Amino acid sequence: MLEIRGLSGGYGATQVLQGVDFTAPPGQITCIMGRNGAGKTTLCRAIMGQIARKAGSITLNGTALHDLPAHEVPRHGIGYVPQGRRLFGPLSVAENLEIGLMTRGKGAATRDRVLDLFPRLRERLDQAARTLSGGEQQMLAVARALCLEPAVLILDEPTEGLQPSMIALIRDRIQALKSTGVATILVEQRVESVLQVADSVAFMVQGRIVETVAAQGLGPRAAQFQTYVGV
Ligand SMILES: Nc1ncnc2c1ncn2[C@@H]1O[C@H](COP(=O)(O)OP(=O)(O)OP(=O)(O)O)[C@@H](O)[C@H]1O
Repeated sequence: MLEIRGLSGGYGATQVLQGVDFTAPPGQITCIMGRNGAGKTTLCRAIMGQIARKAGSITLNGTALHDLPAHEVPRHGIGYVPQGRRLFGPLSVAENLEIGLMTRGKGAATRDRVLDLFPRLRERLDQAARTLSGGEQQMLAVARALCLEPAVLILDEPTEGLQPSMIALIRDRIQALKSTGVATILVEQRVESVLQVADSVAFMVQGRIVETVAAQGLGPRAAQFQTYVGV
């Protein structure tokens, strides 16, 4: 279980996170929704040790992550797919996956399991990442994170800018991962996607999680969407 308690921090003098309380249970998809600028990406980056922390704690199964240097966080099994699919463009698909595998000392068995989820990548192992289509690049970004065999997988708007069939595919794969016990944190703005995959939704307003709702309690016309997301 990933647990965040009273987390505050930001960029220099700009305090973005204002006492965030948040949990991501294993085997569940926890969506984070909120208006532009609410602090969703900052929260993801804070988990990854990339944001100056003023107060609060981040723990994974009781182990403190909040004092780790950023490069150590993935080694503790936290996979992160940031917005904008940052890959090593000149490197091949295989080399990008290798970077994920090496981070936690994983090998061929892990790589095979990941490629089974994304057969399209198996056909393109020698291709430079930057020459993949947008959807394929996103598959690679997710696949690389999965090469860590993560306990927690953080996906920041993974289907942004993709065509509907690719959105459906990525969504399907995210759902398939639940059975592996991974705790997925999904920043997602599309209500339709959230209603399809979420186990719970945490709504963020001005640097705080103001309400967390189990998915069964949400419908397309849920008041929270209008109030907190403006859709
Ligand atoms: N590197 C940075 N330096 C200073 N301020 C930043 C930086 N990155 C983000 N911010 C500010 O932090 C606030 C929260 O930004 P963040 O990207 O976390 O919001 P968000 O909820 O993910 O928004 P969006 O839905 O638009 O992606 C914004 O006011 C933003 O301007």
